[in-house]
Amino acid sequence: MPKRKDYLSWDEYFMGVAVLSSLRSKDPNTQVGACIVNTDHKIVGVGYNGFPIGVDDDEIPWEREGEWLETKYPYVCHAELNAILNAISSSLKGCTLYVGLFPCNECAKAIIQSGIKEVVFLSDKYSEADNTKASKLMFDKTGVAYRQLIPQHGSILLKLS
Ligand SMILES: O=c1ccn([C@H]2C[C@H](O)[C@@H](COP(=O)(O)O)O2)c(=O)[nH]1
Ligand SMILES: [Zn+2]
Repeated sequence: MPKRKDYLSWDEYFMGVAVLSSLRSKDPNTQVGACIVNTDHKIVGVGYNGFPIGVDDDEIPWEREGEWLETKYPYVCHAELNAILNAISSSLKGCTLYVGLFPCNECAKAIIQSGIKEVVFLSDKYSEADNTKASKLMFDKTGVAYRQLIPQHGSILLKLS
């Protein structure tokens, strides 16, 4: 029998894991998932955007606007940071991060400091925001490569039963 031709590429597989992880997010507006992969193509960390452990999802609002302290922004832990903190490996040197949304400047700092060398992203919907511009500046200055994934498969069907 000939081998399957329609199998997922590494990029689509790891981005698929990131997107699957994003489905755990309770953010009603933007769900972000992240997947960190080492140079042996092994997944070493995953995460999604959510409130910190112990911060009650039902007590903090997912608002975008209003008094800062009454929005989600001061509390939500970003997908990339969660993936880094969840990593099973003590060193992420040389790893690649797959993420659904281009990282903000705070995540960019954590990515750089952890030794991740490449960022593969899907959406750059906040490309005009200053924090995204700051991320790109820091990545450029520190040699972290970044590229947008244009997937071959627009959707991946997961049958759970
Ligand atoms: O680098 C990033 C930037 C943002 N996020 C999360 C944080 C929030 O939960 C959403 C963004 O919400 P908007 O309503 O689109 O402002 O995305 C992240 O995980 N990583
Ligand atoms: Zn971030």
